[in-house]
Amino acid sequence: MDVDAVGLAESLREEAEYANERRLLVLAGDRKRGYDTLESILDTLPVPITETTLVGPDDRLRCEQLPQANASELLGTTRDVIAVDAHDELRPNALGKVVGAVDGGGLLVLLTPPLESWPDRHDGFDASLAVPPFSVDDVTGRFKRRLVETLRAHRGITIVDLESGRLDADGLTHPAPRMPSEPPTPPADHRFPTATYEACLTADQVDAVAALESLAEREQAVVLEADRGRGKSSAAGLAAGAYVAAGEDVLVTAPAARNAAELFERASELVEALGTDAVVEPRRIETAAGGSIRFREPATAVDDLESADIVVVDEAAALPVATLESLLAADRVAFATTIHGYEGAGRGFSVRFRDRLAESDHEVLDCQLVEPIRYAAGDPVEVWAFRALLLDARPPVDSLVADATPQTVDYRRLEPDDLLADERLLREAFGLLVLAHYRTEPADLARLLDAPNLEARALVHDGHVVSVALLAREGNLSPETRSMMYEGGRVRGNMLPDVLTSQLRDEAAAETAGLRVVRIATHHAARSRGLGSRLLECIREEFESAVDWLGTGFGATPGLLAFWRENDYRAVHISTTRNDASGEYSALMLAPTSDAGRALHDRHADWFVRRFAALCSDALDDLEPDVARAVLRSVVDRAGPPLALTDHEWRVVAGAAYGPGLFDVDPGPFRELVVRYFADDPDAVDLSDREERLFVLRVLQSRDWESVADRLGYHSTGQCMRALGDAVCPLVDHYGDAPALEVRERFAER
Ligand SMILES: CC(=O)SCCNC(=O)CCNC(=O)[C@H](O)C(C)(C)COP(=O)(O)OP(=O)(O)OC[C@H]1O[C@@H](n2cnc3c(N)ncnc32)[C@H](O)[C@@H]1OP(=O)(O)O
Ligand SMILES: Nc1ncnc2c1ncn2[C@@H]1O[C@H](COP(=O)(O)OP(=O)(O)OP(=O)(O)O)[C@@H](O)[C@H]1O
Repeated sequence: MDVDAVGLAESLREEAEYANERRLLVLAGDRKRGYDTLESILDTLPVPITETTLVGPDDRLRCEQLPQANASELLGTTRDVIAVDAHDELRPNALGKVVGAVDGGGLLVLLTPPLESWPDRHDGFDASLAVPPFSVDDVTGRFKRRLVETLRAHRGITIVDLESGRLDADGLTHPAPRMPSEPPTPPADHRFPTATYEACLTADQVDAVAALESLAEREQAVVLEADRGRGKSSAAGLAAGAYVAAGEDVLVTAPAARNAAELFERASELVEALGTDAVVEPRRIETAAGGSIRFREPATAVDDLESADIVVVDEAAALPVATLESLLAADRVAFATTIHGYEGAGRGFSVRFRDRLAESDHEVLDCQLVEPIRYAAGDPVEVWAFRALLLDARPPVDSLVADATPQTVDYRRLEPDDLLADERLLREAFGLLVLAHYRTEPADLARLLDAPNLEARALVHDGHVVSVALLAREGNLSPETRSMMYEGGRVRGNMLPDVLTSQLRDEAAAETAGLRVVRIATHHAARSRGLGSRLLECIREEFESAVDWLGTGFGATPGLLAFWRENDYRAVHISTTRNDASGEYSALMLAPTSDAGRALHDRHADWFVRRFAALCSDALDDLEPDVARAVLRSVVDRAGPPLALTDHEWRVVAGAAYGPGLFDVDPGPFRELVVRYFADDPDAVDLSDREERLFVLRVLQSRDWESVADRLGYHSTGQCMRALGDAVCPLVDHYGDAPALEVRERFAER
């Protein structure tokens, strides 16, 4: 080989150290050659093997090894060298997670096939994009082509072509010397010992530590937000160290113990600097003053909150929203989280959890850390990663779309080739999806560009994206695939047909062809003007003759259910478990566009109405009453056949409403009546929100009188019981048949 890859890696490393930046080395070509070269490099570089990680399928080097699927383990950690073996596959999410973990002065190494042919090779990740009825041959290579172009175009990236022995780019940037920065100064007044602040590396970190002082008060939540490597975990660690030295008990949680490693390191350094008498272990610190810092996995931490004075949640973006909510039971709690979270850590925190935090009893103190610590500002590898994975994609600035209305916008197909050719369009569309959706991740960029089953559509105002939707073709599956699903087999994509077939036991469901709206978002500066509805209308016009139904599935909230209902989508199912990332139950909705689609919708709507009450007293017994009301309201027009209450059941119901009867003796007929009320024309009977919530909590979810009375603000269980009877009266008036009305008359005469 002509090029001296080892010498080059040494120069890269030297330059990286000098500038406190990272460098990226691409070893392109035969896999074995790539590993041989990498091994020689690692043998030569003055980097301890303990600080190196190989992210790839096989344990081929002496260092730590992780498969790409487990790349999350590196979130929040710091490594000198990370090598990613991309020969079998490249998962964009894994790349997003590992880039931020490489230390200033460190190297990211990519082992790839020859760059010229890489985009045309189908790898393991591409196979995951081959959603039936499509095959892997239908998957294109645009994401990798774009990735290769960015590798070639960006500074700080060396590309060695192992086949030709050629150096495609040397990656050296010859940085000018930087002025050493002044150490930050402690705030004028502070509660923590001065050493806590002396250990800080930036002014932002000082501010973050100062913010954490407020946890000495009651009912306080502090949120530290930053991009990767800005020192938020370390700030939390320094504060934890100060608290433990003062004898407080600090409970630390994170997705895994390793994610909290930096936190413990800073805490133990501070405990030592303060000369505190303490026992220090990797996941536990105990001081003679009676303080402790303990790590607990999130599931255990939730049960252990009572025993702690202060709770610190590290890498909060990577935790399910439901877990974050449970952690709010702690009075004094700090969350350290990434701003975008989109690099694969998840956006549940910012898109969903923020609202819950604001509604909680905690006073919330926010603190952002901007200045990088792990590596210098302007680090070329961060710049590259942001661009290659669109980590910093943003929707257009507000002023560009502020005047958009359904009349000013054009409907536009976002063809993958157009998106590749127009970086601004791509950034705007993708930025809108990232900002609005907690689930959008780097893999979605690859899906958008390469997946054969996906389409994107937008409304543009003056050429700027103001509303965007990601659509997936579903159904139209072969009899073999359908029976495989019916018998419990897994199928990729096809979310709606899959649930309708495998869970709801409808073998014919996947025969019809549909289009699922996977995500939809309107620019925040232009919401509630009918743009989202206009986009759905355009999509319907474009696709209605080609499919049997349009559909959607999303974390159910009353507002979103109203949005879809207004656009003629009808609920047919609600998931029986909460979504990990959003903490919500998912609603599935259909808008039929053909007779076959209508038949599919109608039978599922009828089944849904029939099973809803039983679900509510079982898997959905904790469904928020307002979501339950909105879901049933979204079934619309599927009230089903006439109510089948027996004469005696009518007497029981009317007796409880108008006479001395009791709901408790026979809740069944009340349930049927209440479900009918919700699923029927909303103008038929007029009840208050509180009465409807009472129906959900007591009649459908079978909560006991005491807790219902308490939750809905009734003075006593007696008052709550009378309120239920009163609420049932108009239902008896509207739906009751002769025996019910007889009961009513009899008591009315008294
Ligand atoms: C499959 C999925 O993608 S579901 C997730 C939908 N997307 C999101 O949640 C991302 C953030 N939200 C958004 O981008 C927008 O609010 C959208 C896409 C939901 C709606 O787009 P808009 O352009 O505002 O829609 P449009 O103006 O046609 O309809 C708005 C109506 O929908 C309802 N609505 C939509 N979202 C909400 C909400 N979060 N809370 C209350 N009502 C809501 C309301 O009835 C609202 O009317 P109002 O403002 O007069 O009360
Ligand atoms: N005060 C400090 N003293 C010593 N090292 C620090 C300090 N603050 C940060 N660092 C170092 O900088 C790097 C990034 O810090 P830290 O892990 O706290 O940042 P982060 O914002 O939590 O990063 P991530 O998003 O990757 O979790 C780590 O290597 C850490 O050791």
